[in-house]
Amino acid sequence: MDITILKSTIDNDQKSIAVTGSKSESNRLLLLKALYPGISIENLSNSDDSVLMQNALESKDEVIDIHHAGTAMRFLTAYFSIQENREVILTGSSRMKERPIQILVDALRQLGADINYLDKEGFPPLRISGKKLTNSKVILKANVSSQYISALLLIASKLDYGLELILDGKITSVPYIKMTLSLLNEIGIETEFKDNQITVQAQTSNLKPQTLTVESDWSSVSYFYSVVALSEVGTKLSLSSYKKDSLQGDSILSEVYKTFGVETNFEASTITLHKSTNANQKLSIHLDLSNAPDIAQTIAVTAFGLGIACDLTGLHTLKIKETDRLVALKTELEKFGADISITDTSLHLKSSKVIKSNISVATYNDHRMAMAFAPLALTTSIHIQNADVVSKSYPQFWEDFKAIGFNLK
Ligand SMILES: O=C(O)C1=C[C@@H](OP(=O)(O)O)[C@@H](O)[C@H](O)C1
Ligand SMILES: C=C(OP(=O)(O)O)C(=O)O
Repeated sequence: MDITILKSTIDNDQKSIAVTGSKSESNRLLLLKALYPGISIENLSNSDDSVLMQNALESKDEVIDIHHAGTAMRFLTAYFSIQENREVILTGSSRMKERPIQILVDALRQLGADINYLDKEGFPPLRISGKKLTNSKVILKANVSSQYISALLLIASKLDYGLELILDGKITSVPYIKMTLSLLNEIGIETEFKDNQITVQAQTSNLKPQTLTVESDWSSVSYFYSVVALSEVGTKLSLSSYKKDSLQGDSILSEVYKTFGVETNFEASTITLHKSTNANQKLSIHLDLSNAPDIAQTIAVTAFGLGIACDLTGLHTLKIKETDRLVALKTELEKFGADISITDTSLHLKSSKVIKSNISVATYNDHRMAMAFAPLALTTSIHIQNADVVSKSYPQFWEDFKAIGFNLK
């Protein structure tokens, strides 16, 4: 399904959007619930990735296909490694077969896991023969993806002696690791994270029955920050359900978007985004996004839409996500007339006044490409190819987008 968004302005009467639960928190809690059935989850994400995660955990099949869901691939590799007497083939989309997993597989093998590559060494699909893992100490590279670390932490309390992780190199996407540890603590598992070492205590008894409520997804809200930033001064949008004290690293949006003239007001569980001032086009933005890689596309497009120069660094994980997001951003922004250059770890956008019209944006099976470019319809009509990719994280995105006043065809 392709979508054309006619040049739009968003309604003046303040709209409210209820975003569903964070897919990152949901996928962690789903795994923990499979290990500790006393857990109940509220405000679970309705994203494809969380539905795939839930189905995979409930499936009795031998072959499990998790499509494009990176966290599900990594977390389930760890999960099935400790399912004794069960053999599973874990596979995914053709892109998933290009997303590296060797660091995690090697770490699990250090613990004693039996995992084999069925195709290319270092990449899915995997044959996992579940067994009791007897070791408790692992050293792994920490600068490629935090998902490998979270995967190990999520199963750690089920190991006889718990887990001691030594993280080698600069740790990337740190808030996601802290999110995993916070959720473990919340359900009653003891952990410690000091310097480059993480320990998780074994949990020998059952945990008490408990209900955890997932905060709504901050990465999803980034597209609305962009909408407000590209709108007239005075524009307001309300979104729920959010916390000031979030586990999600992408909550730095409330700080980052101040530079684009957007203020965030927290009241109970609702945030209201308010375009309070016009961003100064002479401004240039410099951000290290190694702790919040998923909002890089949104920020680059907002800066382009406002004609603001932008240097984004810490983007070393972007090349191995749903697509090579650095190349995808450069290719698509150039169609609009952007002057942009990239390296393997950074993006540099020059300030420009011109935004070309009637561009067709390719989305490369990447939900965030579709959603990050959509707000540009505040400046010109645009066409989004394969717009249904949004369902990976935000199935009702286009309905919500229409509800705030965008004119979709
Ligand atoms: O643990 C998680 O839930 C995630 C970690 C991040 O991945 P990397 O650690 O690979 O950057 C992030 O990009 C992804 O969308 C979700
Ligand atoms: C990178 C992402 O997801 P994953 O790695 O879980 O596929 C994302 O949602 O932006």
